[in-house]
Amino acid sequence: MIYTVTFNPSVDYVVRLKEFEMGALNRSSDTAKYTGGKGINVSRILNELGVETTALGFVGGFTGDFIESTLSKSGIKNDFLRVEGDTRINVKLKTDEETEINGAGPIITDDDLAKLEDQLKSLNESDHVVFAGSVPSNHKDVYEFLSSLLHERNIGFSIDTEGQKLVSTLKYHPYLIKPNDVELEEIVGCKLSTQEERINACRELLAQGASNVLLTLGSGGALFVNTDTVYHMPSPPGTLKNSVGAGDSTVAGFIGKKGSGLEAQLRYAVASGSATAFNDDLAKRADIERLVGKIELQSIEEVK
Ligand SMILES: Nc1ncnc2c1ncn2[C@@H]1O[C@H](COP(=O)(O)OP(=O)(O)OP(=O)(O)O)[C@@H](O)[C@H]1O
Ligand SMILES: O=P(O)(O)OC[C@@]1(O)O[C@H](CO)[C@@H](O)[C@@H]1O
Repeated sequence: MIYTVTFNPSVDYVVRLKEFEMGALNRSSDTAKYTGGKGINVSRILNELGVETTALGFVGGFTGDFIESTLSKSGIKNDFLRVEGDTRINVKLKTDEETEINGAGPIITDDDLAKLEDQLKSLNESDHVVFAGSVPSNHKDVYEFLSSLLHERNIGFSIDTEGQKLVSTLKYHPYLIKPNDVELEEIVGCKLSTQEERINACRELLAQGASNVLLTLGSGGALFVNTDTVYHMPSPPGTLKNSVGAGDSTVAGFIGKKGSGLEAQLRYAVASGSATAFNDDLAKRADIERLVGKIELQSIEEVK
């Protein structure tokens, strides 16, 4: 079973406006509410791909009720822990560009965290855990702690987060990490302007313990680096509608096809990410399958 852990889920409130004026009353006739949060998005795409998944994490209030009921209606198993306070609402403003306003989310107490630890301790070596998204300000080091707990029990995990929260888990050998270009530049502390620089930066993370690095590049597709090989996958043709969740979809496509061979994993990763970008919400299975055959794998000569 693939478990996703979302410390900070969200109700994503998508507002589409032709024009937006700060300081004025702007009316929108095109709004939508979706369950959100990086781990939850991974579970949603895994479910689309027919891969067994359970969403874990913390929810609270009426917004938490919305998330639990919506996922359950979609047939997505979830076992969230209830916390004080409301799950946050994240605003996704779509004008001629995409602007996001993400809330902080409710506090996770030590007792809340202990309950999640107990859930993870009940897993076994056949399970895989995906950590994804932001964590509460009072638990900045929680990913390092939980990945050590899984490592001690020989339970595989993958992680999609940023900065030191990601770097601190590398010594426990995450199966997959998926930074985007901005996140990778933040980690290595410099601008990455060429493909060689990006590949060498990914190799720094492999050297610190990551097993596979998938660097996503928005409309530029993705770069895959591990100790055996380097591939670039351009994104397939299509019209951008909503890139929110595209990275999470990429993670789901790669992990969901674990065991089907690296090429299938990479095709489904990029097809899932782009299919989501071409969709108002997360991609449906048919959208993904339509793109899989269009994903080109460009093997990059060994970078000296
Ligand atoms: N404009 C686009 N056109 C085509 N494909 C896209 C576009 N934006 C994203 N994608 C696809 O989605 C994948 C992930 O996108 P991106 O690099 O934006 O991840 P991300 O920043 O982690 O996304 P998010 O955090 O919003 O989920 C890309 O590798 C690509 O396959
Ligand atoms: O605040 P975080 O946890 O970093 O990101 C949360 C979020 O922006 O990520 C998802 C898209 O990846 C959205 O569903 C959600 O609103």
